[in-house]
Amino acid sequence: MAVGDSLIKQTHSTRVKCPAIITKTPHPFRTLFSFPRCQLSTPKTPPKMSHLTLSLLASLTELALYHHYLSPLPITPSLLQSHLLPLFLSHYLPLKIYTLLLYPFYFSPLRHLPTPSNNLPLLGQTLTLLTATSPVQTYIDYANAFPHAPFVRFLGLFNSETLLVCSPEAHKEVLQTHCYDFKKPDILHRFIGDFAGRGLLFAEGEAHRVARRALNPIFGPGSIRRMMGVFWEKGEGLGGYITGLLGEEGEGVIDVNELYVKATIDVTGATMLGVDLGNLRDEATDTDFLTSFRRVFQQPPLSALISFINLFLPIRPFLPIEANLGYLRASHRLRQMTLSIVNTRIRELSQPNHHNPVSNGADLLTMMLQNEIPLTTSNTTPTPTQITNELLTFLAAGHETTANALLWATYLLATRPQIQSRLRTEITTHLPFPNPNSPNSPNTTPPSYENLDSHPYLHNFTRELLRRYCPALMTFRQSLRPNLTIANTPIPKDTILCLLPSLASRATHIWGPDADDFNPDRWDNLAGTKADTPYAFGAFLHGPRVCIGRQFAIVEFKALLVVLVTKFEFLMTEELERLGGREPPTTNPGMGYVPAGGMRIKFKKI
Ligand code: HEM
Repeated sequence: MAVGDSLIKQTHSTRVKCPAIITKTPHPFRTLFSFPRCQLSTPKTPPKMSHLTLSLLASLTELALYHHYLSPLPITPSLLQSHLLPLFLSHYLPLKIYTLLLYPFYFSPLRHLPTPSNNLPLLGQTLTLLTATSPVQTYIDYANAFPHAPFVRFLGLFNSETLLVCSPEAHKEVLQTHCYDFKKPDILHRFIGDFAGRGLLFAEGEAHRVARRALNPIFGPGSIRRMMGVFWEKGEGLGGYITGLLGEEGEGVIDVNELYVKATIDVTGATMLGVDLGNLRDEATDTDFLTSFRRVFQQPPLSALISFINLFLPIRPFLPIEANLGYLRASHRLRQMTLSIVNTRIRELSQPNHHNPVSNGADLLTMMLQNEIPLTTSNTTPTPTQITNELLTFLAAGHETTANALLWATYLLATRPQIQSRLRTEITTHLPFPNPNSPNSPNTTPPSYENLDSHPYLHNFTRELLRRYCPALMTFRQSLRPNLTIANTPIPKDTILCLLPSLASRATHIWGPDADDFNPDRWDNLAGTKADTPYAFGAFLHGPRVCIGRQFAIVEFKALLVVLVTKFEFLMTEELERLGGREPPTTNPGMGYVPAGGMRIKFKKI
């Protein structure tokens, strides 16, 4: 069985034929991306023109008619104040009152859907969402409060309406059956589009189908098999780096947040770009990928505020202050660095006998260039800019999510010694040890792709981690069609839907009252339960837009975890002991499911 196959079977029911191979799918990112949880969708129905424009046009027309047919008006600046302003307000204010205060409560066709009631005037659920213990908790509470509802409607800033997709059936219809009846809304573009590239993640309709078909093979098992060497090498690099940090004592406390981001950026550099980024040797420079990604993913407060306002009002391009410029510079640097690597590789590949010692040619960039995959409907060879866009998405989507998964994995192992020793026993008993110099090593061949997938407890641990601590927070869709019905619910055109990969995975009516417990063994006992459906597990979502990098992420995660578990023992720090088994608080608002004050774990060399 291929790595992650059974996990993938849990997530996908369809298989799509690709030119070269058959891949498992017909696909944030850690908001994938993650997203500020105060819902920002604007109430789109009924008026299509903005209220401002509509009111201004109506006022100007009325003034012109008055001037022409009734009594000529003096065209002076004072006309603005004496006539235009009062007229404008007489149109604009009622429209606003209707949209903000009346429409969501008395006219919206969605008003009969289950809706949390503790709304604040004009803020709806914004404060509840922003003050929750984690960025996803309020949504999980909604879903648990209305266990049979396909959708829960909630009001956000300015009483904007958003539908939270809840039931497995509704997930299936939105993500699979009606996938292309939705698009990614503009706010998602404005939120991550600057640094995440305008590639596959934002392609729509036919353009998405074409790009997806072209890119599927390079994320398939064949490519990942070729990357195994890099995964193990980087795992060893991570092990060596930690050993260096622990020094002669062989034990010490490490903040794993930054550590794992460094490791996964290095893996990303090698497997996606075919370059050695050197973070695990502390050789990266100030203008590197790590610094730039940190600037856009972990924004200082003022910059985060600008990002937030930018969702409603595109102010980013016009604000000449450092908090904004720093973000723009980082986004620009990411693009320039990636584009420069693309251009260099194009030149290198035109040389006869070119050999890349970092990836041996098994990196996504080289594969895209060598296969000349057509990313657009025009069926032409992609330009360096198009390839850069795709790579930026892979880079942004690929490293934080996996780093985050490793962080929670280490936390779980430190706080659950029995799970830790069971996992270590399975790995060291059955897997050829990846380090040829290790005294524990029964042979010197690193585990293969198949080998890595043949360990049930490792596999259950991985699935349970992605279920309970899903690194991707949420994503959005906007309905494109009038008369669309999903799970027997009419969905008006332009409705904003919010999808949480962790929602179904953590619902108590699906997984039982212990849904929030971390229990890898539950995966052996799913038969006949409500969780025995692919749509009960959503870490990578589903359908034609399911995460294209899921198999890559699972293999990378497992390989790095195997190396860590075989080299180190993880122990609780006093800080974790003081929590008495309670989970550390997570950042909210934030860009992912991450502990608010970092995550310190005691490492002990084995
Ligand atoms: C544990 C790690 C990961 C998780 C939890 C995850 C989760 C997700 C989710 C939920 C989506 C759906 C977004 C949406 O439809 O709006 C998605 C899309 C995507 N992911 Fe991942 N992802 C992970 C790793 C990766 C990696 C390693 C890559 C690339 C190497 C990647 C590349 C992408 C791309 C390109 C898309 C857009 C696909 C499309 O629209 O067709 N992801 N991911």
